[in-house]
Amino acid sequence: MTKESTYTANLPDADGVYHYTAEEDQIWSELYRRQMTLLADRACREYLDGVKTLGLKPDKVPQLRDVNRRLNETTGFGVEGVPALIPPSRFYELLSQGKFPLATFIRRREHIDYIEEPDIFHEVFGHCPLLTNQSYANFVRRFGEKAVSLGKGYSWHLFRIFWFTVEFGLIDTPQGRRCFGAGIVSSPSETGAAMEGKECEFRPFDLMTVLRTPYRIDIVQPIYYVIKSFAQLESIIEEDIGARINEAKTLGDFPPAFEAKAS
Ligand SMILES: C[C@H](O)[C@H](O)[C@H]1CNc2nc(N)[nH]c(=O)c2N1
Ligand SMILES: N[C@@H](Cc1ccccc1)C(=O)O
Ligand SMILES: [Fe+2]
Repeated sequence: MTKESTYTANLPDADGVYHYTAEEDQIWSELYRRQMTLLADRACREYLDGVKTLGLKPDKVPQLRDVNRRLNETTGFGVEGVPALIPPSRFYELLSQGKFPLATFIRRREHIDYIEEPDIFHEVFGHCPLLTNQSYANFVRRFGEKAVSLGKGYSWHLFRIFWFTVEFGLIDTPQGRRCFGAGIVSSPSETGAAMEGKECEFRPFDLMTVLRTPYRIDIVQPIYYVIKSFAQLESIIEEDIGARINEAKTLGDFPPAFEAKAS
């Protein structure tokens, strides 16, 4: 959890079962129903197909082992329970092993529309449906491998690629612009903001532009990047990312599109 976080880790019992209260199941259920309605014509087809493939249910917070089994059966991906945000090196190591880190606590009602750190609704409802898609799963794993091989000095720039695609990406489809980023689909506020597009900017995905764009994790995004296809996502990995990051460092960051965080 972040320094200011008011959440505590939810650890499994001796049998590997995670426990949630009735109020916590209720939070899951309300969010699940609301988002499925909102996303029906706003999320991309691959995401919506993934919800079905995963077999997510509205009634209660899913168990990590069930999610793990379904992912294993479809793309061979797995999930690993973590308390909250983890160090970048561990995060990338897990991805490179084809394991997606899942924070296992769930948000309280006061944060139902938007929470400043990943909780299990974000992790499972946001990320896991697309991890049943082979090309997306390949991208995530190969991104992890790339990050592990490049090492620490590249970590923050690398995460910008992840941030503006896996977390907050949009995609142009024949039916119009749809969202696929986990941070958009897991937050009712962010879905509204990104799909209405009133106080934000949309830019076509361009690797160098993305590498030079600072972001904040704790606000509704002022800038979203739009990809043309999941094939474009996979093609990023073919580039010499280390060299492109060096170039981005030389060119420097764009001025932030947000106020600096008060400290
Ligand atoms: C830059 C860094 O890799 C990034 O912020 C990581 C850090 N740790 C994380 N830990 C979890 N659980 N989830 C995340 O998305 C991240 N993001
Ligand atoms: N804001 C997201 C959670 C999130 C936090 C930080 C990074 C990414 C996602 C939500 O409300 O669902
Ligand atoms: Fe995430």
